[in-house]
Parts: sequence; C-alpha cells; structure tokens
Amino acid sequence: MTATRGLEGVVATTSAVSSIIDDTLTYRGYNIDDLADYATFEEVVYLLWHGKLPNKEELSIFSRLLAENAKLPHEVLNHFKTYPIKDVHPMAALRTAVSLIGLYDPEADLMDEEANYRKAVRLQAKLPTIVTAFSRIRKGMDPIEPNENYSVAANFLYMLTGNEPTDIEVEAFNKALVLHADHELNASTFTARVCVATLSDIYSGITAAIGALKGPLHGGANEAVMKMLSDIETVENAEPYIRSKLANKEKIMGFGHRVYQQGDPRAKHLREMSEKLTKQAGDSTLYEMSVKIEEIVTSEKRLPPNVDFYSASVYHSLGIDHDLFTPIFAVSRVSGWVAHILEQYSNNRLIRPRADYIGEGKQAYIPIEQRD
Ligand SMILES: CC(=O)SCCNC(=O)CCNC(=O)[C@H](O)C(C)(C)COP(=O)(O)OP(=O)(O)OC[C@H]1O[C@@H](n2cnc3c(N)ncnc32)[C@H](O)[C@@H]1OP(=O)(O)O
Ligand SMILES: O=C([O-])CC(=O)C(=O)O
Repeated sequence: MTATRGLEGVVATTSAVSSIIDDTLTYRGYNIDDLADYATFEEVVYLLWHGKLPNKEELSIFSRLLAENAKLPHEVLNHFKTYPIKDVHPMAALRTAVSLIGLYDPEADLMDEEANYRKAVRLQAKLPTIVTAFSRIRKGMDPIEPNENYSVAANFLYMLTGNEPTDIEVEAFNKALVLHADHELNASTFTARVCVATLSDIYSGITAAIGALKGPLHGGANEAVMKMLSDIETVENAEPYIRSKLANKEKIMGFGHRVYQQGDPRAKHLREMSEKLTKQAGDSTLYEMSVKIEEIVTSEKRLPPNVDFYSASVYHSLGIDHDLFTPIFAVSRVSGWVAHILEQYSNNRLIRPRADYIGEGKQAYIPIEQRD
C-alpha cells in the first residue's frame, strides 16, 4: 500500500452536485459564470438541493421557508454572552452555535429524508443569524431579528448593521454567496461526508465541516489575505513584502489551488467586484495592492489567485469585520455541505480508507518499573 500525500488526485466518491472539469466550475451542470451574473443565492441553494432551478412559485415558497426559519432560540443568543474568554473567534462561535442549535431541534436525530430536509432548511436559514448576532453581541449590541421580506444577502447585511443595505451592496454580497456555495470535494465538504457516512446526524456533519473550513489553508485564507493586505498598507510596499515572503519560502495567502491549473474561475468575478466597490468607496488602494500582488505571484510562482484572494477586499469594502470573512464563507457553503450530505445519505457507504504504516516494527512490552 502506498499513500498519496493529501489524497491528491484520488477520486473518493461520485457526485452530481458540482463539477470542476478543465478549470470550469459548474453547479448541477450550470456554469458558475452564468450563476454569478444572473442567479440569486436562494435560487442556487434550491438548485444544489433539488438538482434543478426553481420556477417562480417554487422559489417564492423556498425563500419564504428560509425566511421563516431564520430566528434563533433565545438560549442560543444568550450563550454568546457566556464565553469564558474575550475575543473568541467567530468561526469557533459558529461551530459551537451550530452544535448547540442541534440540541434545540427535536428532530436532530431523525434520519428520514423529510426530516433531513427540514433540518437542512433550518441550518441554512439560521447560519446568517448566528454570525450576525454573535458579531453584535460581542460588541455589546442587541442582535437584530431577521426581516422576512429581505433576501438572504440583504438580510445578512441588515442584521449585521441595522441599516437597510444599498442595491449595490446586496448585489455584491449575493454574488459572493453564489460563488462560494459549492466546490466539489473540497476539504470541508469531504469532512462533512466522512462524518455523516457513519450515519451521524446533519448537525454533526455541519459542525465538523465548519471546523475544517476554519483553517487558513482552506476557508480561513480570506481573513489571512486581509491581514496581509493590512500589513502591507501601501501599493508601494506590496512588491518588497511579497518578494521577501517568497524568498523565505512562505506561502502567499489566497494563491494556489489543489485542483485548478490555469486559475480559479471565481476569482475574476471577485476581482471585478473588488475594483467596483473600492472605487465606489473612494479609495482603491486595496484593489491596486491586490492587483500588484497578483502580478508578482503569477509571474514568480505561476500561481493564480483563488476565491479567497479578492473576496477579502470585497468584504472589507462592504464594511465587514475581518474575522467575519470565513464565517460568511460558511453561510454560503452550508448550502453545498447540505447538498453533499443529502447525496451521501441517499447512497451511503462508510468512508474508511487505509494508512500506509511507517511506524516502529514489533516491540516487546516492558513493565513500567523497568523503563528508562
Ligand atoms: C477556498 C479554498 O480553500 S481555496 C485555498 C485557500 N488557501 C490558500 O489560499 C492558502 C495558500 N495556498 C496554499 O497553501 C496551497 O496552494 C493550497 C493549500 C491551496 C493547495 O495546496 P497543495 O495542492 O497541497 O500544494 P502544496 O501546498 O503542496 O504546494 C505545492 C508547491 O507550491 C507552493 N505553493 C502553493 N501555494 C503557494 C502559495 N500560496 N504561495 C507560495 N507558494 C505556494 C508550495 O510551497 C509548494 O512548493 P514546493 O513544491 O517548492 O515545496
Ligand atoms: O476546492 C478546494 O480545495 C477549495 C476551494 O476552492 C473551495 O472549497 O471553494
């Protein structure tokens, strides 16, 4: 048995949810470029879960279902005030809150298809409320209840600030949600599938996936990109900063990808949005800095930007706190996790690969009194 490091190139399952073929990303056969330009996030969630785009009536019923399930139990809101340490990372709070809402769901351990769908709706609906409520409560503000008449994108921005978002803000945020919704067998989705393949419940699967998304080699990279941009400060500083990192063999966050060879098709949409939003805010430094970094990393390392690179300046331009960037990824990606979890349940087999053992050979047991 020989191990493939990081399971590179290993095909671990079949899936009909999304595909990456020749650097083109599709959700259920629909090109991401079309979805990014034309679809609402609600349409995309419906597409991922049902395998087809909704008609007007289906979309209206589905959107209402999400809106009606967005509120959180008081106990979940209150638990944010009980954290033992200051500065709990919002991804840790989200991971904990998702596990906690499972305790308040009487159907948590029901495994039939209808119950799993109802739980999927509750999770999708509640994640934006969790992230925005935690963000406000940690600043000593009251959470804002979801507005049932708003889209998911508008509601998130509204619950975060209490202000009605502008059309441009909603359009940008909706596009970001659409672009992050699913991505074949990425690390967090694989985690979710491994978890539920034991026939564990959907709350466990999503909690596990949030844990995997948190790391900086995966979803956590968007916050790390923002930290890098903040450290660099000016367009002039970008080149020496990046060259010094590369000389030290350090990774540049937001670049590289296990699957894409020529580039991540989502990045161009986020780059466009970054340009538009930073210009509109009257200061395009972050965008210009990002373009400079892209030029250097692409020419020096032949590594194109991934989805996390330009999303950082997009979210910053929307006035969002930097440590909420990865939770926002989760607000979108929960739709993909759910689609994969439901697919896993529908044709389940335990996921249990082997390890190529490289440890010690046979050892004689030595009683503790005789050990050095
Ligand atoms: C939503 C997402 O998850 S998108 C990915 C988000 N993550 C990041 O942006 C973090 C930065 N990028 C990376 O760490 C990697 O490119 C990953 C994790 C995305 C993919 O990793 P892998 O396919 O395992 O590639 P791996 O880490 O083995 O790198 C291969 C080579 O490219 C180099 N490399 C890869 N990414 C980068 C980078 N961002 N900056 C500099 N060098 C890099 C590695 O140093 C390594 O070089 P070596 O062969 O000389 O040692
Ligand atoms: O597919 C991956 O490895 C990571 C990624 O881009 C994503 O999850 O969106």
